[in-house]
Parts: sequence; C-alpha cells; structure tokens
Amino acid sequence: MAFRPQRRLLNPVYDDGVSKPRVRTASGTGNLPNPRTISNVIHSSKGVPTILDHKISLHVFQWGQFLDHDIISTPVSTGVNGEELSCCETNPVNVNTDMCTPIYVPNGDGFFADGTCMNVPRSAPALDVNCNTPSGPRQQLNKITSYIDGSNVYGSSAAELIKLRNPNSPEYMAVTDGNNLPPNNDTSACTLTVQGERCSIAGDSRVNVVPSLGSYHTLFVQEHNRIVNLLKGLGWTDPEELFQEARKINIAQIQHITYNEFLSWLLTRTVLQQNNLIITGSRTTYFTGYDPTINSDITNDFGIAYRIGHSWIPAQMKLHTDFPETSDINDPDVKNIEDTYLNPHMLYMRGKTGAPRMLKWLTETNCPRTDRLLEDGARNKLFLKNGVSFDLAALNINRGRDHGIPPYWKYRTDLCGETLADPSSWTSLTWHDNITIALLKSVYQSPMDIDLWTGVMTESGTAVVGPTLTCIFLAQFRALRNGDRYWFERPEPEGFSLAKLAGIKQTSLAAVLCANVYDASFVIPQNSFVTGDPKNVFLPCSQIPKLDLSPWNKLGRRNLNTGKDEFENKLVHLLLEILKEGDAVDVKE
Ligand code: HEM
Ligand SMILES: [Ca+2]
Repeated sequence: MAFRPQRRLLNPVYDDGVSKPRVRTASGTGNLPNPRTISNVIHSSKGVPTILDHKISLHVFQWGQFLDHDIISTPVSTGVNGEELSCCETNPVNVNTDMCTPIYVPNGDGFFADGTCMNVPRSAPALDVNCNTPSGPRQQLNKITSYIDGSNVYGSSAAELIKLRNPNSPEYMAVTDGNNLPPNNDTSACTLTVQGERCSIAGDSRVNVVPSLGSYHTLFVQEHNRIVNLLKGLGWTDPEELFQEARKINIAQIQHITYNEFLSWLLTRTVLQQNNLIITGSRTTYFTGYDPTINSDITNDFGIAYRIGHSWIPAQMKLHTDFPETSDINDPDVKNIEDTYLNPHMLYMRGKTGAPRMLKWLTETNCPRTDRLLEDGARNKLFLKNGVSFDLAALNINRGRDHGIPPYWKYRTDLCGETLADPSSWTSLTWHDNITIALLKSVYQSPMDIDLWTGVMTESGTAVVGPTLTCIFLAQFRALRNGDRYWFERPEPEGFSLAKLAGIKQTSLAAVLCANVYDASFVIPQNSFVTGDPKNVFLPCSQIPKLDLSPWNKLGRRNLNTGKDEFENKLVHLLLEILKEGDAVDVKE
C-alpha cells in the first residue's frame, strides 16, 4: 500500500526532540557544518578525472535508480493547491521551519554566487487518520509501495494503473509512437526541445528525470507486452488473465534480477549467503522464509543511505551509435548530464530510437566507481535551468537532518552492534582511510557529528560498500523479501508452481535486453552488471538462458510453437529438470 509512513531503524534525533531538523553538534556548542560546505570538502570531484569502475557497467547505476523508484518516494511539503513552496527568505530567521529547510550557500563557494539559496521544502510530515499531527516525533511518508512489485511500471494504485494500460487491448501496457511511453498531458512535467516530443507517464512520477531512466521504464513496459504475446502463443486468451499473469511474471523477473545479479554484486554472494538472501538454483524447493509478522515498509534511514547510488551518476548521457553510422553534428549522440535532466529529447533522437540506443550504451559503458565523489553535473548542476541549479550531495545531507536521521556513528553502535571505546575520538573511525579522516576532521567538529549519508559514502572496506551500509542494506532487503506475501519464490497462488519458478529463474538482465533490444547474434556479457570479470562469459543473445514460459502452456495436446505432442513436451521438460537438478548449486533455506 502506498502513502504509509516510513519505518525507522533508529529513533530520530530532532533538534527539539520531535520535529525541528537536526542542526546542533554533539557537543552542544555551535551548529553542524553547512551541507554545501561538507559537499565541497568531501564530495567534490573538482579537478579529479572521473574514476571508472572497470568491473561494472552503467546498468548498475540505472538498475539502482530504477529499483529506488520501485521502493521509495518521499513527498515534500507543498502549498495548499499543491504549488511549489518558496523557502528562500532574505532573512533566514523568517524561514517557516515546519515546511522549509533551504540551503544558504556560504560566500566564496567557487561555483554558486554569493547569496545563493537552494529552495528546499521539507519532506511532508505523516498525519494520523484524522489528518491531525500525531503525537510523537515527526515521520515521513512513502508515496509508493515499498515492496519490489514493479510499482514503477504498473503504478502504486488501481487509479494509476488504469491510465497506463492500453484501453483498447487491456492485456497490454499502453505505448505511443511505436515503443515509447505514453504521453503526460502535463507538458510542464519536463522540458521539450523539438515539436512532437512528449513528457512521459509511467508507474512512477520521476520517469522523466534522466533519459536513461526513461529507457529502463520503456524496457519493462515492452517486456510486459512481449510476455503477453508469448502467453497468447501458449493458448492464453482472456485479456484480464493475460494482463495479470504477464504482470506477475514481469515483477518476478525484477525481483530475481535484483537479488540474483544486482545485490549479488553490491553485497557479494557470500554476504547474501550468510544472510539467507541467496536465490537458490533449486528446482525442487520453494522459498520458505516468508514471515507474515515482518513489516517490509521502507525505512527512512535506508532511504538516505541508499543514495550512495549518486556516486554512480555518469557525467554524460550517450546513445549507442552503430558502425559506420556517424553522429549528427548539430545534435550529437553525447550530452552532458546537466543538459538531459527532465528532458526526454535523447529518447526521440534518431527517429525515436533513443531508448534502445541508450540501453545499449548502458551495456557498453563502465560505471563511475563507488566512492565519495559526485560528478559536477550532479553536485553543482542538478536540474540546471535558467542559471538555477542544485547540489545533490548537499540535498542528501540536508534531507537526512530534515528527517531527524541520527549521525553515522549511532548506526555503527546501535544498529550494527559495533563497540566503540570512544565515539568522540577520530581514532574510532576504523572503516575510514587516513586521507578521508583528515578531510572529515577539517569540516566536522567531532566524528559524532558526521551525517549518515556522508559517513557511509566515505566508508571503505573489502567489499563494494562499507560495513555500516551493508548492515543497513541487509535489514531492508531482508524485510523486502521475507515480509512479501507475493514474493516470486513462494508457492501458488501468491507465487508460482515449481516448474514455472524454474522457468523464471532462467532470466537475467541480459535476457531481458536480448529479448527487447539486441539481435540474436549480439554478444553480451551473461551478467550485464559485472562486465569486467573474467568468470563472466560473453555469449551471443541466442545462447543466453532466458525466461522459459513453456510451463504456462495452456494448449491441448499440440503446442503451436513446436508442433510437438504436449505429453512428449512434458516428458522432455521433466527430464531436463532432473538433469539440471543434478548440477545445480543448491543452498537449502
Ligand atoms: C541521474 C540520476 C539521478 C538523479 C538526477 C537523482 C536525483 C535525486 C534527487 C533530486 C533526489 C531528492 C533529493 C532531496 O531533495 O532529498 C534523489 C533522491 C534519492 N535518490 Fe537519486 N538520483 C539519481 C540516481 C540515483 C541512483 C543511481 C540511486 C541509487 C542507486 C538513487 C537513490 C536515491 C534515493 C534512495 C533517494 C531518496 C528517494 C526518496 O526518498 O524519495 N538515485 N535523487
Ligand atoms: Ca513498489
């Protein structure tokens, strides 16, 4: 259900105990550093060329954001008619601190002019059922469903979904201009460049933020329609049944890819294994970890910490260009990211083939390294329009304080079980290297003041992300699987039969890309996230294991696809299952 309050891993720390943003230092003397100052000192990539991670592709970046948009969207305060608030008062003491938390840029910034103020409304407070302010500390909302349920594709409510389905053939999701997303009639939802371009609608309202995100939304709408066609070929006819089953399969794929590929890289398979979060290769067992008492709601703390993905934002967006094609010199295939925010133009370029070209570019390009640095296009030029822009790092730090998120060290002790002899000593920062500690020291009065986002962005360790972030992630991703009644590895009717489940477990991001954007002969890394690993083989799309829908066959004795006898098919299927089972690496839950 959408519009539920976010849960918390730790109790909030507000300035007045209940609502005012955290502003004071741990020692009680003076205020915390300005978020823009922290951003300049810790998160600036000025003068540092982007360091790419040669092991991973930009699908890590794009899956990361797409997943974020399935599980969390925090609404902000608005005026009575939903209009944007103006939070930047000339005199900061006049700021309405219930609804506003503007960032006043300190003078001599180097990028923003003296006197610049970033207009930042506070996240809206959750009200009780009578729309009154509840007693106790201020809580924030999630306006989408926390479950990984493809709400970014299908919407978070029946009312949203109806606008996204094809009204004439309701088994399909609506598409426009061939394969683009349906138009948003509100043309202010994005900036349009050329006649004929449209802002899009999708299951999540942030679809227009960057074109690569739009290309992912397109991919999963297309994938829905492709599954519908496959089911039709297997004898499915009822439009509603077709829609619901295709949706269920599409969501199952998203869940599978998230845990089996994305999280397997981010947290490592070993950590997933230790925490019972591995999707087993088993073809004979269901997932039995479902616990109806677990609340899967997104946690506020996770919503701040998962912004680690802002480190993966690339400096530029690009379209794949086929050899010997050349780019249009007046409208090149590569653009700085600040020229692509809330602008779908790239998706409309080259005869509206932008979406598949962008997806191909994501496959063939390395992702920026997971570190504390943000590209200039995100840290100085976020949402640049008419000379006004934002700093995404400063926004993250500021948002954490708006939500009363406790400082970083509290998560180490109170959530992750570390014992710190003296959290006020800089030597307590065991997960930080010396250079980073020196930088933190130059801006924060005490290690007990370090904001959660900055703390986890600067942590190092042996894995991709540091131990505290791993601990926060595990708490969330455990809840998202173990508390989901509709988790795809559960038996029917919520989940699937074992045969169907085995068919779903064949899928991967590569398989979805092969089915929708590449030719059968295209050679793709089998795991399209972790492209630079020698163990990861490259295969032509025709040989990439793919979603196997044969267990969905509703046809009588003859399968129209193969012309084979159904009984014969079943026998072959059973034999294959037995053979596969023999070599499957099976971890019993
Ligand atoms: C070009 C790409 C991206 C842009 C422009 C972008 C921009 C933003 C902005 C403007 C916010 C709200 C900031 C605030 O006022 O608090 C935000 C929130 C967030 N971002 Fe990103 N982001 C991008 C990519 C990513 C990626 C790759 C991830 C994760 C892998 C991510 C995770 C999040 C999360 C978890 C939130 C909090 C969402 C909420 O609570 O509503 N973002 N992002
Ligand atoms: Ca969701």
